[in-house]
Amino acid sequence: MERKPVREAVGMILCHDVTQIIPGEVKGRAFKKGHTITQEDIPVLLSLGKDNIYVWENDETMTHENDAAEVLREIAAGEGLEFTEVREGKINFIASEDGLLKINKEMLFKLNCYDDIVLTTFHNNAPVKKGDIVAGTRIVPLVIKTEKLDEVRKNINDKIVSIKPFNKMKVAVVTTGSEVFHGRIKDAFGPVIREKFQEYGSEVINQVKVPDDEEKIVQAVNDGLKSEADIVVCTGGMSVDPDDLTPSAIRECASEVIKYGAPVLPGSMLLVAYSGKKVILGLPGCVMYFKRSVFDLVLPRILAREKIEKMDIIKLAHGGLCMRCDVCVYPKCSFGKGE
Ligand SMILES: Nc1nc2c(c(=O)[nH]1)N[C@H]1C(S)=C(S)[C@@H](COP(=O)(O)OP(=O)(O)OC[C@H]3O[C@@H](n4cnc5c(N)ncnc54)[C@H](O)[C@@H]3O)O[C@H]1N2
Ligand code: MOO
Repeated sequence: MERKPVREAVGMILCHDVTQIIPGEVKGRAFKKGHTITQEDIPVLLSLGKDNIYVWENDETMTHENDAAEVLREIAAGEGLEFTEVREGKINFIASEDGLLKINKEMLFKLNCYDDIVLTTFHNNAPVKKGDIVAGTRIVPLVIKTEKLDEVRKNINDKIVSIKPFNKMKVAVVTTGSEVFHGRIKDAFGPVIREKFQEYGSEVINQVKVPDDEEKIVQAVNDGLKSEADIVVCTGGMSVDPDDLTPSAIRECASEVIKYGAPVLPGSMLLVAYSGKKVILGLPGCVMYFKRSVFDLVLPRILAREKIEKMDIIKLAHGGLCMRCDVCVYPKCSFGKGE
């Protein structure tokens, strides 16, 4: 910071607000901290009684907060984003499409290790909608050493924030349960699944009902796998009753069972498996009953074509407890965000 005669300050950056007071009429900010002084500003500043001001010299060695924010945007922003105009040194990252938010946490923390630099984000793996704010970046002081920004550019060599778009997938549903098959009760699970997939632009193309008979469940799952469906979803019979045959039927059809059981409530009896690239899900009854459950945590990742691994499910343990809020605002809450 340097004290300068106003007449010599063109092109330099004001380090403090300049207040204008006209008694009985105006009291307000005439110039804002961070403003780059122009030729036209000189008479105005002089009329406000400012013969000298504190400035940063706008030279190559220092970068102004607005320019620094642009540099940080370039360093951190990957696919699927648009940006607000830089304002008061800050840029917000906005989702340019519906998709899965990906945050490279290692790089995020590395970037924030630099004093004076801030990049803050919404959670990794959150489903986001076009137009959502997903991150914000700025430097803390008004200016930063240019060589520091150059060093950041060199050391942060992976994008930090990006969005993977949701794919439109086709879904086959296998509804198990003799009570539903024989019409003793009306199917309430199918409509819930239909709606959840619709929320992400995917579509249930087929639903079959089968009784609690393992061979029939296996047949129905295999039919689903042979169809054009990308995902086969099984409901009913996921827990421990003698009639709960769905997990063993899925095992028989799958080339790989990722995990049966998830550290999430509601949703602990989830099963995730694959047959080649096709996904097989066994959904516990709570998915039908509760507004949000483990299904809402794995579905966005599946629709973004991420392969779910065992550790992905295990990591849900931290933050996998739904707080059953009076008004559900998922995904803008802690559920599934602890990883
Ligand atoms: N001893 C244990 N019991 C239970 C456990 C456990 O760990 N140990 N887990 C509980 C949890 S958590 C859940 S969730 C449920 C899982 O239940 P299932 O997925 O096996 O569901 P069902 O037993 O087949 O059905 C439960 C209930 O829902 C009705 N249902 C099922 N499908 C439909 C449908 N398509 N439409 C309408 N209603 C349906 C069914 O008739 C039952 O009333 O297990 C706990 N138990
Ligand atoms: O799968 Mo139950 O899954 O936690 O209510």
